[in-house]
Amino acid sequence: MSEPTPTVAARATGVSKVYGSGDSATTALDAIDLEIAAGSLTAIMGPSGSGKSTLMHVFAGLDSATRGRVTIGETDITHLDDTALTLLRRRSLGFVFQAFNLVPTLSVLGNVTLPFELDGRRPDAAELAWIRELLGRLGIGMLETRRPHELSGGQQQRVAIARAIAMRPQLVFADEPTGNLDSRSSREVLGLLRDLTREYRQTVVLVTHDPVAASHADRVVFIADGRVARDVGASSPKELSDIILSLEVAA
Ligand SMILES: Nc1ncnc2c1ncn2[C@@H]1O[C@H](COP(=O)(O)OP(=O)(O)OP(=O)(O)O)[C@@H](O)[C@H]1O
Repeated sequence: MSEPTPTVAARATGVSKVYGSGDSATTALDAIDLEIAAGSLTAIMGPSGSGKSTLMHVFAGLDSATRGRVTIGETDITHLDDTALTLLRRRSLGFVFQAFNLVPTLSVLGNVTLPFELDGRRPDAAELAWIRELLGRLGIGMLETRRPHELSGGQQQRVAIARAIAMRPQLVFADEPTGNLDSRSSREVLGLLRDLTREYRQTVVLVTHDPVAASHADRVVFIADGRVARDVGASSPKELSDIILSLEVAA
């Protein structure tokens, strides 16, 4: 069987973001063109202040572009109003953060089904079956009734990943998801994220400073001064560190 043609999960076209105005204006993004292929794990790297968070926020509709266009799947989000953006974020995007952000009073299952609650409904039988499959796949199936404080850091981050993917969003943003984990848990969590993109054709954008984390990605996009400075395929931590060094030297 031939591979399905990759489609685009998100696209930025000529996206600029300027904070402030006049003498205090900061150009955080400068005419960025970027396509994220569906079913891929893409890492975004770059020096501090290069525009990574701004890019993620603009892609997620949390911040608006000053110029240019952003599409998520088929939807141009550039001119959506706040209500439509909130709905799009809830149904089409997932987020995983360094700090896990789990609700301490809810069980694992309660945390993972929270996106449905926020959407004003309960998961149906098929959705619950998928969630249980996902928990099993992430190796936390037997922890369903535990509270977050009864879990290790790596287990908590798996719950956060399950929650981000529970509604099968078009795109998941993971912002330094392994920042609070030891190297073994980091490796496992990143390996699982990559497996999820392969097995379920989930699209993940990983923002990270860590070349080891980024080495799990299919593609690594380097941002420097608000522009795409390099765009490479899967690479080793050493190759990625060398690129970071060369960008820092050029800066
Ligand atoms: N709300 C804001 N108001 C003004 N300037 C901002 C704002 N947010 C970000 N900036 C500026 O925009 C630029 C890009 O910032 P951004 O946070 O996107 O960088 P980053 O690559 O995510 O950095 P880090 O790796 O340190 O998190 C920086 O110069 C920053 O100072």
